[in-house]
Amino acid sequence: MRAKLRCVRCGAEYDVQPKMFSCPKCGGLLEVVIEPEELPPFSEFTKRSRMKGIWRFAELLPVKSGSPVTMGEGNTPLIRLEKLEKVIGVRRLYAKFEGANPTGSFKDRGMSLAVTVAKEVKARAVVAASTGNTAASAAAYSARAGLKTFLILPSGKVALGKLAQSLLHGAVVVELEGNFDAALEAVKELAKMPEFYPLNSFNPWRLEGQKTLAFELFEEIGVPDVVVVPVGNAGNISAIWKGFKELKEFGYSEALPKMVGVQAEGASPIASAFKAGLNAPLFTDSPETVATAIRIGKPVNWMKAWKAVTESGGTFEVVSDSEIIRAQRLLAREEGVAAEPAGAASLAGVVRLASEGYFNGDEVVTVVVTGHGLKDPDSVKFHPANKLTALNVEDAVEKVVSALKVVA
Ligand SMILES: Cc1ncc(COP(=O)(O)O)c(C=O)c1O
Ligand SMILES: N[C@@H](CCOP(=O)(O)O)C(=O)O
Repeated sequence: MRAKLRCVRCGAEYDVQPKMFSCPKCGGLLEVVIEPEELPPFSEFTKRSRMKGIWRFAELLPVKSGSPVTMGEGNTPLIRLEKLEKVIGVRRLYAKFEGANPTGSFKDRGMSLAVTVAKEVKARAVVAASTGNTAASAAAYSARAGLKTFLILPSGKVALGKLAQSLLHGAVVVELEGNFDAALEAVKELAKMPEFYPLNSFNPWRLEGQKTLAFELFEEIGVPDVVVVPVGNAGNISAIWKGFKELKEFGYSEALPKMVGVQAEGASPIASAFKAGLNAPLFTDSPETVATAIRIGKPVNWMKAWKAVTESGGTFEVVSDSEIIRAQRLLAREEGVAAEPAGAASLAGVVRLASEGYFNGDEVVTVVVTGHGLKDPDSVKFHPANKLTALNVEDAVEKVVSALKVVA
């Protein structure tokens, strides 16, 4: 591995140790510092087969693996939202649709890398706490790698599709009477044991996979003015910012985007504190939101995310559950993009920021739509449904003809 580890709190640097996840000096989280030997022109990455997934950016990744655990993750569509950009009032608005990943969320980028490391360090088993998407992704990638998978989920709070994925891939699922934050505590305990390799985002190797989203944005549209990301455990926004910083550091780009993190009102320990002018989050023991994926009260990566937003000159925004549901409907019914509620929180944030006069009208904005609508079929109940029943063929024809008169 061509890399070292650096503490984001005190700056201490360490040689790579496979299971070192926090700073021995101050307990801060670690980040991977990559030290590329030779870098190709960026066009070289573009020429490589998309079936390589995140691994087509090999020189910018800290792991050199002959046999990475991959399913062609990443390379997700960047969809222009032409109707919404007019209403919102920005020059161009794009959705980076992470729902198009192999298991339907952005987690696959990170899981490809972290499971590859787990395999290389010869872990006996992998473990993750999850609100659902990390679990689904960990279950799939670990199955592919032949690793035993243990998942700790908040009981009754995981969307149906995600639970089904985890079970389908054969993971052992522990439903915990407690929230995600409690589940993560259990994972931290298990990670101290030699048998278990953790796949949550306090593991900095996972975030190295997730930074590739920045590379793909740069490849398609250059550096956007603003990148908007839903925030839960706060790893993804940190990873994407790291990706943009590396593009600049290694001479590929000159600009950096503003990073905007969006949290749901009932689970907004970082965003509420930021907006109140504090300099640390207000952790909560009882997070609540319809966007179950980001129902997190004590985001482990808060310091990395805080730095991403402040260094980039961006901001955090808080949105209500009804704003999230409205954004889910706008994406689905105006633009054809199916997002789970948390995935639509980024658009909700943009709508809210526009109403507060944040944009000058000339920006190129990208919202990261983090998870597919199929993940959370129950969320359909929040939207008016056009559902009719028919007794036979004639009745079906008549119902459709009459319905056309109503909608026309
Ligand atoms: C669909 C979805 N969106 C957003 C997030 C937030 O990502 P992060 O935890 O990296 O902040 C998560 C997980 O937390 C998620 O599953
Ligand atoms: N939304 C996440 C929460 C866990 O975050 P992680 O980045 O630490 O894995 C999930 O899908 O479980």
